[in-house]
Amino acid sequence: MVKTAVVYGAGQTGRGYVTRYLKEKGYQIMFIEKNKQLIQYLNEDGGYAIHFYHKDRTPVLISHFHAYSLADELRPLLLEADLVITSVGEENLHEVATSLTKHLTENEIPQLLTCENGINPASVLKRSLQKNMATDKDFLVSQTAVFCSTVNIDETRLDILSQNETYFPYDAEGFKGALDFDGAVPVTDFENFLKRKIYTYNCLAGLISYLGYVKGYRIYSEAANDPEISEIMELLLKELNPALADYFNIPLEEQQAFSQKALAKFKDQFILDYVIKNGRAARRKLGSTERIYAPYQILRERNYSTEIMALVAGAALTYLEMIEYEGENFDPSKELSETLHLDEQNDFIKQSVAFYRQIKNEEESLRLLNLLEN
Ligand SMILES: NC(=O)C1=CN([C@@H]2O[C@H](COP(=O)(O)OP(=O)(O)OC[C@H]3O[C@@H](n4cnc5c(N)ncnc54)[C@H](O)[C@@H]3O)[C@@H](O)[C@H]2O)C=CC1
Ligand SMILES: O=P(O)(O)OC[C@H]1O[C@](O)(CO)[C@@H](O)[C@@H]1O
Repeated sequence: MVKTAVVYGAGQTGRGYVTRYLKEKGYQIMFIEKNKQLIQYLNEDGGYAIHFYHKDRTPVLISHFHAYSLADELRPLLLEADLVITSVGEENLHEVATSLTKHLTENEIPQLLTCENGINPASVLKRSLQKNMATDKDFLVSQTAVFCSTVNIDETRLDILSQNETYFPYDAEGFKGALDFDGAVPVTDFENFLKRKIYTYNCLAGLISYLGYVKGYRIYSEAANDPEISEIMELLLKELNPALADYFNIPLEEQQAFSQKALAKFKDQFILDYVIKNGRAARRKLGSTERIYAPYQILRERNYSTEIMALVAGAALTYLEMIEYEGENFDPSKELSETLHLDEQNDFIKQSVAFYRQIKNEEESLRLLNLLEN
């Protein structure tokens, strides 16, 4: 019998990453999307292609799907689903929970699988469902860690450019049975696994995107290859690698290899990606469990230098102000204090805001390395 998968979020990852695993296993694919134009394109075109950066794989053609809006009658579709996947951004998972709650009862919630960055997006979705349904039921919510970069091909309506990534780790504790995807690898203690990805790989990605943004870069790999940004990454890794090896209780060489792999990927000029895209949802990324503040704390607790992480936070505040607040009514101390639930006099906040002000004052003549003391 044909299995059905519902994908919340038909964006870059939902449309360009998740679906190729589903296609390989013959799933019937259904999208639930918020963006009306995307729904229209999906239903009018009925198909699109996923291309691969290094031309190392034949493009995958996805067709025979239908896209629904959140306002549609989704109950029959959700009741039939063998698997419901989300790829909407962790900050939007509560809306997915609201949609599921609207159409299903607690005993009808199917197997869920999040494809989001975050240290435990599955638990974010699960807690949201439990809150909505006023229950402590242990819903089946699994999660993956997405190591694959995927971008829209802007010259087309739906086509996608992606990495030929075939490794699909998933949270074994949130999954009933085994995930049937090619490349699926069950992992236990998934929060720890995701933390390591977020504090290494996404920490570097945050550094590249926010420092790249304040230096005026548009293309992500160009920012990653900027001599100053490269040097700052090397300086950071000298201390972050041993700090994370200690925090995760793993051999230093293993941690060094993990961060070098991320660095090599981010510097690969064939992997076309954008600074603005990688910086998005800056408020989420400035959060206490995320890629800037958590590594800052891990470094600080081990008496390593923390100023690079504060510099990245200062640059992220600049991004947040200009891109997400469009330059208006922005109070960086208040913003960080509310995001981190810390007093405005906290060291991290004072240091980050000082970097934010220096970045704004220096603008064109900005020399990042000159801002660092040590
Ligand atoms: N694009 C990439 O290279 C990578 C993305 N990710 C993760 O994948 C997730 C999605 O990211 P992208 O695909 O890049 O973003 P995207 O912005 O391209 O796609 C997200 C889609 O979700 C839709 N959406 C938002 N809220 C929704 C809701 N409540 N119901 C239905 N649809 C909703 C949006 O309209 C959008 O089309 C994020 O959690 C991100 O961290 C992780 C690693 C790589
Ligand atoms: O929503 P986020 O956290 O920026 O996640 C998307 C990004 O994650 C990455 O995998 C690495 O940071 C990028 O390739 C991608 O743009």
